[in-house]
Amino acid sequence: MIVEIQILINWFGGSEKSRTMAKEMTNGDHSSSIKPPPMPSPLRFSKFFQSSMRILVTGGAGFIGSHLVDKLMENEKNEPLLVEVDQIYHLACPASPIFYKYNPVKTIKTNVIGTLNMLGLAKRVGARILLTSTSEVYGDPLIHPQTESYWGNANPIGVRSCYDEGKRVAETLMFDYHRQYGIEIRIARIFNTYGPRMNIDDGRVVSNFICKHNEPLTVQAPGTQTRSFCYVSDMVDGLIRLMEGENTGSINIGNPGEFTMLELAETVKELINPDVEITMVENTPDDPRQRKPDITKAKELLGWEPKIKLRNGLPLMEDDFRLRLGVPRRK
Ligand SMILES: NC(=O)c1ccc[n+]([C@@H]2O[C@H](COP(=O)([O-])OP(=O)(O)OC[C@H]3O[C@@H](n4cnc5c(N)ncnc54)[C@H](O)[C@@H]3O)[C@@H](O)[C@H]2O)c1
Ligand SMILES: O=C(O)[C@H]1O[C@H](OP(=O)(O)OP(=O)(O)OC[C@H]2O[C@@H](n3ccc(=O)[nH]c3=O)[C@H](O)[C@@H]2O)[C@H](O)[C@@H](O)[C@@H]1O
Repeated sequence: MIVEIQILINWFGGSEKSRTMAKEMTNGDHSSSIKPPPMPSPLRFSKFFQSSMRILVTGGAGFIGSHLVDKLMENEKNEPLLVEVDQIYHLACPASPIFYKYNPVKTIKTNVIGTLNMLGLAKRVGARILLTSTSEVYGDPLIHPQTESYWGNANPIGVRSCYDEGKRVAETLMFDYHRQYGIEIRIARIFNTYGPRMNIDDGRVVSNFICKHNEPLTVQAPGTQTRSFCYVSDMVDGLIRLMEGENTGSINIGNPGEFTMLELAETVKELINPDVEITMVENTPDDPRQRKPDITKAKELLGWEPKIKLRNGLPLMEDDFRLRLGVPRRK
């Protein structure tokens, strides 16, 4: 939408040529102001564009616009979004457990249909595509730390399945398109990542603990379950190395520093608010009991390892949350 609006603004707000034209028209000199139509982009003459029309509809998600788009799309076999790209980072997916469980059908549709759509696009334009998969493909893992060769222990019919099985299918689709059509794929298995710009109400554990300045930190029972937290700049570095490198993955990208949720709460208390209470609350079904990436492959194949320790990353996230919540740092 934003792109569409900007195109419209440029269209009317104007190039030098359109300003000249507008000036000529206000002078009333209509006959001399008629110019030949502008040359279309050279892409217009490519084989692909000759067989399909590019149409911009603003307000296409609205009432009349949506019907208009349906009609215009009736005879189209291509993706509704015609983009020409060389690389696709496919991140779109509800990621926080409270949100992905809230609308599980949407979550699995996003993982399956969304990934198919992006693979279709990659196939049409010959782009390389990177999927952000997850450590949740290992389910409640029975080996520790998790290596990429481990096939996992996921419940196929549980409340988390829309996400973990969804990502497993997304990985399958990636490899099938790779084998069948030669699409260049990259798959990152991301482990718990935190940092500035997480939604304040995201619901995942680190943001929950940091945003609760005066309320107790709610550790879900038993509190001995573990996670390994990766700072976002390390994660982004790993994703770009994977995209630019020669290995398809699937590959673990995460920080092997492992903490129980009680240890995380104690660390947040120590670094952010020594007066805060820690309380134990009920957990949700199928919560993985342990999680720690083996990153041998990432080190060897990508030359990557995380740099930022949890104790150094938490204050950076705290700064961002304080700014957004308008809560000053404690004296
Ligand atoms: N942050 C982590 O710890 C973590 C760990 C493992 C995997 N991942 C994966 O990384 C990706 C990004 O995670 P994040 O933490 O930035 O999550 P996020 O929730 O902050 O961002 C997800 C984005 O996807 C968009 N989205 C969701 N469904 C969509 C749909 N159907 N169509 C278009 N867009 C849609 C959302 O609007 C949002 O902008 C996700 O694929 C997630 O599964 C994240
Ligand atoms: O890294 C991953 O692969 C996955 O991690 C997360 O899954 P999860 O680790 O369960 O995320 P959280 O909701 O942050 O929970 C982590 C742990 O903290 C606990 N928790 C959560 C929230 C809270 O307020 N208190 C609390 O103790 C949970 O019980 C759980 O054991 C998300 O599902 C995904 O973003 C991601 O794919």
